[in-house]
Amino acid sequence: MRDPHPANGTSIEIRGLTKTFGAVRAVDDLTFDVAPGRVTGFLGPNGSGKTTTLRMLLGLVRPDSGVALVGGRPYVEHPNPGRVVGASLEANFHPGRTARAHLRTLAPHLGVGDARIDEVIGQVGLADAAERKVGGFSLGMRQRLALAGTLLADPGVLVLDEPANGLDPAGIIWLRDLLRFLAGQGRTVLVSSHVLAEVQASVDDVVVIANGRLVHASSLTEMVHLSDSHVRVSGPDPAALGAAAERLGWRVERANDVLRVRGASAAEVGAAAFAAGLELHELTAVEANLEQTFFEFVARGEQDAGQPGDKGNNNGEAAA
Ligand SMILES: Nc1ncnc2c1ncn2[C@@H]1O[C@H](COP(=O)(O)OP(=O)(O)OP(=O)(O)O)[C@@H](O)[C@H]1O
Repeated sequence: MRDPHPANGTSIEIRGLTKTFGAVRAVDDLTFDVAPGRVTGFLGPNGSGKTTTLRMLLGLVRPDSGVALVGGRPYVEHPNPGRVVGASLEANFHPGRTARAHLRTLAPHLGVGDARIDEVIGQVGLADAAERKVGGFSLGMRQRLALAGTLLADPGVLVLDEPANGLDPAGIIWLRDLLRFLAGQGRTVLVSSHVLAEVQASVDDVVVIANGRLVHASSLTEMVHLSDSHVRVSGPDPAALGAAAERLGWRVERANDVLRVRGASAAEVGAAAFAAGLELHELTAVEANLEQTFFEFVARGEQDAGQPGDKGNNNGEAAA
């Protein structure tokens, strides 16, 4: 059995976080939790506010309102925050330094010695490149080195900005295994990405934002469930439609006026509605496609952003 990490139980709480740059509302009343012992994917298209959120979490940008807490307090209020949270956001590499020399520049702030540096270099698969200059590193190697920096102080919380970016397929599998191992020790792992497919195999939970707003938060399993093959059906009397479908033994979920029916084909649902004398406005067979569900969440969030006073909610589907 793995030893749990001593910081086991450190969660991240984002509450009403808001940040405006001039006319751009980069982050808009954002609230979500990141649980320990799990890998959470923080997802959204380019410019949706992921980095700004993470920068506020790390005390690098001051929010206009709201709070970001790590283990119940703001990052900067921890006595040595770098030992609590390992973050890849600010990884700056001097091209003339070797990988080992880069980590040596970080070590004194974190109170770690050479043995730990060698350990993390090995852990990220850079042992053979430890004495090579970072200027000659590929993007994937830089990602590994940034990750080594986040692991140096053995923190209980990891905040990784697009860690899969630049990794080849084998690197992505390696990253998945490492993130799962770290979360399995009880650590809190938050990973941002604009490509769901890149992190899909690594994450337990998903937080999706668009235009700075939360559009969906759930376990990946729940999101997959929302993406199952089903029939989307709507009409002026959704309650009667739902009742008719349930009478036939089909599983029905209702989100406002739209029903998702599982266990029947579109033709069967249409026939049942016809037999019950119910008018239909939509009857669509939806194939399972997680990426498509992600795009739908994002598109809905971007649409909502145009409507003043209409805040995002924590479940894109419930807002359908
Ligand atoms: N310092 C800044 N000054 C002005 N605008 C900013 C600043 N930082 C971010 N923005 C704007 O805020 C919005 C959100 O940017 P942010 O970098 O947080 O998004 P992101 O989701 O991380 O994007 P990406 O996936 O491209 O990294 C964008 O419109 C961006 O141009």
